[in-house]
Amino acid sequence: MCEEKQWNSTQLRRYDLELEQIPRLYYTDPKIDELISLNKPVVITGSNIIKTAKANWTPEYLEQNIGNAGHTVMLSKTHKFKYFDESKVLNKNNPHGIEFTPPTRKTKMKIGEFMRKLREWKPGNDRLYLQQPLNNTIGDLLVRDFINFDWEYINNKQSKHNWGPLTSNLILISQEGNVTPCHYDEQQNFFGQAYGYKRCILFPPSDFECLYPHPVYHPHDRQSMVDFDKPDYTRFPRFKFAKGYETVVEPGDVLYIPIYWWHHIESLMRGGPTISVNFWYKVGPTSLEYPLKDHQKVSITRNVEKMLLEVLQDPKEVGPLLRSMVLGRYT
Ligand SMILES: C[C@@H](CC(=O)O)C(=O)C(=O)O
Ligand SMILES: [Zn+2]
Repeated sequence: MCEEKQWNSTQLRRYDLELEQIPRLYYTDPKIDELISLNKPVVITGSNIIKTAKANWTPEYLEQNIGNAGHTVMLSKTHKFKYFDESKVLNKNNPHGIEFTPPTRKTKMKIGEFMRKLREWKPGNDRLYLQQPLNNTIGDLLVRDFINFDWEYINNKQSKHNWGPLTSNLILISQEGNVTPCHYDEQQNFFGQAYGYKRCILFPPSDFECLYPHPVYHPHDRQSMVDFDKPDYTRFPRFKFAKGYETVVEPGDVLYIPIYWWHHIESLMRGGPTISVNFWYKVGPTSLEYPLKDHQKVSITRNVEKMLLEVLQDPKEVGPLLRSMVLGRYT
């Protein structure tokens, strides 16, 4: 029986992209392990992985039970919440950082204030995105829900696929229409959707040349330089060759976002607030088998950039040196 879809395509932002569907598989399907072992995305449906979050985590419940501490809230003047690494920004404590105007502001907000600002939001106000690591500030009922996730299923996947340790779980409460622009993480990710709908667009690590990540030293390291709302095809001509995959995750779904896969995640427009909880795992022990996997090559490019910056000191010297090494010799 196919359930009535709870959203429509007018709630999705429009991009100049060709997108295939990410497979949605019932949690007992053995093809899930096949895809995870190939570092390919898959939506796991019908599981109990985050059953208690799907059952309980409404905005009202979280307002009552997430805990009374100040939670981390990002503020943005636009719908985009492009992540940046504060440790790479020039400031009095970080003379080696670079001049950078952050596109978002991080603040601490109690849940009551956050929810009030969400309810009273008007165009022109800063947009809000609560992004709080699950830690000891979280209320007892949420801890109980978290303990009652299907850890047998989760831990089985972690060990079967040789993932490293679980490093953190982030609780995400997003305003409708918010976008986390395209980026990759250096961790395996089980992305659980508890409330509302999020559209996820993913690209494989092999699309590195089409997505133009900022240089490693930049605060926007790992983030694509391409503005999906208004792509600059002069600066980023290969963006038109990016081959993306998409899905709209619904309450109870868990999307496997493989390590080094690019992902752009948006809360549907006019869909109300959304609530997600992710599971980030360090990469496990990996042997270098040839041919190397695409994500291993991305990891190598990062090490080359870091080493060259270490030696050259001045980022402006990295490009010319690489060009002199490659042009006419390796091209
Ligand atoms: C925070 C999340 C994006 C989002 O849900 O807005 C993400 O990038 C991740 O879980 O790796
Ligand atoms: Zn991410």
